[in-house]
Amino acid sequence: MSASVPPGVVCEGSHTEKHSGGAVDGWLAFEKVKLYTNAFIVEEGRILLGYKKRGFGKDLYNGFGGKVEPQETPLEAAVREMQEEAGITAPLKKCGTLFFVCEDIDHAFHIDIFVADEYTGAIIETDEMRPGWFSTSQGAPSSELPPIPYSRMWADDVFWMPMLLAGKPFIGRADFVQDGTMQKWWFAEV
Ligand SMILES: Nc1[nH]c(=O)nc2c1ncn2[C@H]1C[C@H](O)[C@@H](COP(=O)(O)OP(=O)(O)OP(=O)(O)O)O1
Repeated sequence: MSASVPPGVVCEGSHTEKHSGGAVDGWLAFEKVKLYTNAFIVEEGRILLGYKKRGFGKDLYNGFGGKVEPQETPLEAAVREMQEEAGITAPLKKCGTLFFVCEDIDHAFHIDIFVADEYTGAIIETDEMRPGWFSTSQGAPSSELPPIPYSRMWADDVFWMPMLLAGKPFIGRADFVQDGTMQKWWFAEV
């Protein structure tokens, strides 16, 4: 169904709402929007995440990404950030678009999410990220890898990561207050 989507979220086709909630009625206002990327390797029942050692989202696990520079496409930025932060090159494909507003940050985040099922090069730890593999089959006792550490990730990730893992394109928005609490969210399959 194509009912209305939250402000800042762009959806050209139809969508099916999957998750929404929050303690407040309205969405936070925003003026400027900056473009970011976030990229994941998913292969053979495992996903590559990075422990963020510094900057925005420090001490959380996430994909590899950052700002899109003025001369770049989001795909070019995603490939560059994956090389800079994990040392690898991957044939990334876009799988989702997210929009985040944080009360204490002067711009909203438009984040294109990318995924690849292969990569070349050797995964390395960098100044910004400590990469590690996690099992994508939650609760599978046979896996030697730890499960995806949702309690140590951004609070929105648990809503859209299952769509990424299932190969379903997604959109969504989440608003965060100053202490980092997610106060309102909405996610859909497209
Ligand atoms: N709520 C959220 N959930 C999530 O999963 N990822 C988020 C998020 N809010 C931001 N991100 C991601 C997007 C991006 O990959 C990363 C922010 O990028 P960076 O910390 O690298 O930004 P910088 O301003 O340092 O950019 P660069 O200097 O270009 O690396 O955090």
